[in-house]
Amino acid sequence: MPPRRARPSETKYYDPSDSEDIPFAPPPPPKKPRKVNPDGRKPGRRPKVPYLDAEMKVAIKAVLKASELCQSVFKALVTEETLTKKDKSPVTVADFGAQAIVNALLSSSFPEDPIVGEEDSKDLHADHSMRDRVLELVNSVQESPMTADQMTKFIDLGNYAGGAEGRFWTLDPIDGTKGFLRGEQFAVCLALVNNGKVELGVIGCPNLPVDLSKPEGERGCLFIATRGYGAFTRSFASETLTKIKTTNVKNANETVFCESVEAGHTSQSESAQIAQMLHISGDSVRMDSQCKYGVVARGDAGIYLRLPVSDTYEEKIWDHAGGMLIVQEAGGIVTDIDGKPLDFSVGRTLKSNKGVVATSKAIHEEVLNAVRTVLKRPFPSESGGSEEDEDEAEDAEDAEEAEESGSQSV
Ligand SMILES: Nc1ncnc2c1ncn2[C@@H]1O[C@H](COP(=O)(O)O)[C@@H](O)[C@H]1OP(=O)(O)O
Ligand SMILES: [Mg+2]
Repeated sequence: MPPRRARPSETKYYDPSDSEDIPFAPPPPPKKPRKVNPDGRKPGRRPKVPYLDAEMKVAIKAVLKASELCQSVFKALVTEETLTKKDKSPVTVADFGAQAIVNALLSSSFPEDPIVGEEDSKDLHADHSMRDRVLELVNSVQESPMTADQMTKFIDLGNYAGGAEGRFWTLDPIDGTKGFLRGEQFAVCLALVNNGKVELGVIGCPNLPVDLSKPEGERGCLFIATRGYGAFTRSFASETLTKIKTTNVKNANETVFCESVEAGHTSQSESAQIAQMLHISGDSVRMDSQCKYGVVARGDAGIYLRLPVSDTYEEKIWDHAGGMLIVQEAGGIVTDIDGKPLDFSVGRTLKSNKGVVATSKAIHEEVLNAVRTVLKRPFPSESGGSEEDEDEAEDAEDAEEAEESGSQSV
């Protein structure tokens, strides 16, 4: 039945002075005009268009090609014999080859950008048979072949000193050489730093299972992040990007931690004490290379600890730049063992920092306090400093923006 229409005598005409029975809602105050930029975004926010899109595409292509080269070196050169003889030549060949490929691609797309790379070609000048093996491999994955001279020049583009000004790339052609030789985890790691801040990170992990719970399943993962726009993963085989987030556990004992396989790269005895203090019962996940940052970023583990084993070792920027950004953009926090942000503005090493504590956001303070206790580092009140400095606040704001900005296509 249609609703009954009010008869004229029933219709109430509203006069505010007339009766208290009739509810009167004052009109809302006029809205303040929202400040927006011409393209509609709030002031201070980055445009919701792909940021560093061209750089990201080139970085992905370079990392995939270099990963392909490393995989073919492994198949062709890593044998029982090289392993028993502890022959490092396969890794040398792959290291140089991967750096030549990445630098060639970067310099053709961004000729003005300097590169901080791990390798230089000195050793190749002294060993022509090694140089020719590298050249053959490089040309097997290159569209247009290069000469030996061109290849060594591309490798040496990686000798930039880094620093606080301007933009530069930083490259680790094979991070985790020991893992590479064992047929386990290694990574090709590329990042773009601008005025001391990491803006883009792309890490290729050829041996990392797409799903860690299915170690026999598909392998080969890329991790990609641009500052302020979130972190993503995709498999080597498919271009579909999936947004990744760190774990949302509230307590450290609800997650696992990962660390280096090599006891010479991190203090495994101290990490065991920290795990005990945090009531983490399971074994640590030991894995080589920046794959550890990827595993934390996608929530497989909640914690990555890198605890100094030597007073003099300075971490290298190419060992952390991409991974740090990927974890931050996935919602995590990355500091050194004193809670300081990693400082990429001081040259080729992280000389202002000691070690790394990378975790999901909610548990960072808990983990850091355990690290400080076990390693006997000063707590902020003792050192007089504040844990949250300006940089960290800015990074947190960027991560929030990433949360809002949703996905990005490549
Ligand atoms: N004493 C050390 N402390 C921390 N990291 C180190 C140390 N010596 C070498 N490394 C670096 O650790 C990285 C591998 O880390 P992981 O153990 O996580 O796979 C390599 O880049 C390696 O550098 P290098 O390539 O110069 O040997
Ligand atoms: Mg490395």
